[in-house]
Order: sequence, then C-alpha cells, then structure tokens
Amino acid sequence: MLVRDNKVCNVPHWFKFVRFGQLIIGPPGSGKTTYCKTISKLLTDLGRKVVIVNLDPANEVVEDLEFHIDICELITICDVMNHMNLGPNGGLMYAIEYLETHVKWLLDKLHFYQEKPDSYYFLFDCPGQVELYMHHCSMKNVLSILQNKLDLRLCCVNLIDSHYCSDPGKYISTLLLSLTMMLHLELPHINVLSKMDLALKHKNQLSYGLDYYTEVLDLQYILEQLQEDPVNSKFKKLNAALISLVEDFSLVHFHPLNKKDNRTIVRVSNAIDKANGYVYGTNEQRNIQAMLSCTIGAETEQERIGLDRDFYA
Ligand SMILES: Nc1nc2c(ncn2[C@@H]2O[C@H](COP(=O)(O)OP(=O)(O)OP(=O)(O)O)[C@@H](O)[C@H]2O)c(=O)[nH]1
Repeated sequence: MLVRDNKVCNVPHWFKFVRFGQLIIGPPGSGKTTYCKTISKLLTDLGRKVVIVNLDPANEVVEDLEFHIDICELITICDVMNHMNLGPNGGLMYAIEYLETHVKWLLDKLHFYQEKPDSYYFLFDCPGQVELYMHHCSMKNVLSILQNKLDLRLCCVNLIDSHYCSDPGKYISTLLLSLTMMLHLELPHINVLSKMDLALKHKNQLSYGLDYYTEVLDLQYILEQLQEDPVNSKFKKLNAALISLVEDFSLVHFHPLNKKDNRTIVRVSNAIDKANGYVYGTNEQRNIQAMLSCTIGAETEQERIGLDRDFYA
C-alpha cells in the first residue's frame, strides 16, 4: 500500500531541513563512478534533485555524468604530482589533506544548494585509495565537518568487486577491509558486491553459492579452504584469529549489485534509504512496509534478498 508519509506518521518539523546523501567508496575499479551514474539516474527518475560531488582529484571527465561540485576546481592530482614531486598514491593523500585544510571551499559550494528551497540529495564520488577510509583521518574529518555544519545525513556505500569471492584469501581481506572502514568512518554503512553479472558468468570459479558470500555465512569453510593452500596452511592460527574477528563483530554482509539489473540497484537504494533515515522523510511517496521494516525488522527473506534469489545464489 502506498501512502503519503505525513498521513501515516507525524514527521517532526525540523526533518525538512535535514539533507541526505551517499558517500561512495571502494577500492580502485570497483565500480564507484558507474554506480554513481546508475543511482543518480534512478534517484532522478524518483523525483529527487541529485547533486553529484566529485571528491576524487584523479577522476577524469566521465561520459553521461556531470559533476555539480568538482574537487578538481580546487586541486588536481597532476598539479600535486608535478609541484610536490609525489607519486599517484602520495599525491592523492596530499590532495585530501589539502581539502581538509580548505574545507570552507567545499562548505561554500554545498551551501549554495542548502540555501535553495528545494531539498537536494548528495552523492559523493570518492577516491579509491583505501587508506583514506582505514586509518588516515583527513576524509573522516571532512565528513564530520559536513555532517555537523550542514546537518547532512550520509550513508557510506562501500563497493567491493565480486571477483574477490573467487579466492578465499582475497575474500577474507575484503571482509577485514570492509569491517575496518565501518569502524573507522562511523557512518551508517552498506557494503555492496559489485559486478555480480561477472560473478554469475564465472560461477564455476566459486566454491559456494553467491549467498554464502553476500550473507557472510560460516567462515570456517573459508578457513578450511585456506588450509588447502600450502603457503596459507602455515598461518592457520593467524587466519583463524582474523576470521573470528570478523565473526565476533558480525557487522559485515553485502548487497549484490549488477549495473544491468535494475532490481539490484533498487534494493541497494532501499537499503541506503533505511540506513541514513531518508525513508522517514516527507519528500516522496513511500511504502509503509519499508518504513515498518526499519523499526521492527518486518521484512521477509524474500523481500530482503529479492525475487531472483536463486539467480544470485
Ligand atoms: N560487467 C560489469 N562491469 C561493471 C559493473 N560496474 C562497473 N563495471 C565496469 O568496471 C569498470 C570500472 O568501473 P568504474 O566505475 O570506473 O570504477 P571506479 O571504482 O570508479 O574506478 P576508479 O575511479 O579508477 O577508482 C568499468 O569498465 C565499468 O564499466 C557491473 O555491474 N558489471
């Protein structure tokens, strides 16, 4: 049943001043810019006014994607590398530290949209260097300034290439990477396994069904697989400790995403709306069941994983 929010529940008056958005992160090549393009089209079709903010100083001009705010107007990776004599990685870290010290530039650009009567939805396309989200503090500091000064409710969307599922060692490292990012950034967080179409195509390279990898089921199986490798078998205790760390936190699981399958994109988008609280707002029509599922978890397995569970499992 579709209903207008304000007829279903009382939304506090201050809610209309809150802005929402997504912070799109993930290792290089995981599909961040492609996701940004796809999700912005979906959200625009839903009637949201999307503002795309490029925070990657190495991003080149992307076909069919217009950045409304672009860090390259402040600093580019080429300038840093040429003037500071740094490599691409060091250059990127420098650029984000530069953004932190010149955060007013970003605040002013975002204020332009905040001051308009329309409610905008922000998508931040971020650099792929994972150190920025694991231990380096500049990005975290920039985000905390944005949240405090602009009342921006962000959800972090961490894209991981599903190709990593084909190797037990790589899979464990993506779990640790995702967990570390969740703990470091302290934001509502959605992990996404991208390029699911490719994982399906090479399904025979996977030891278990795709739902094993998305749901992060019993990791003892992965440990056993690691033992089969003569190099990894030497590190059994270390691997067991790493696996139990992921299991003890029990925070990491993934949403499947295939850029060509709209249903996966809609499911990721719904999960994000629940995570950052957008689902409680008054901006568009929404489904009462989706709202209830945020508060009391009233969501069936079928709704959560989707009708085509067998397709992605
Ligand atoms: N088959 C398939 N390819 C995808 C999918 N999503 C992204 N790609 C491809 O993956 C490649 C990398 O995608 P990008 O969006 O540039 O990845 P990125 O994370 O922004 O890359 P960097 O900016 O270099 O960090 C491109 O060739 C995309 O077309 C998907 O769902 N399926």
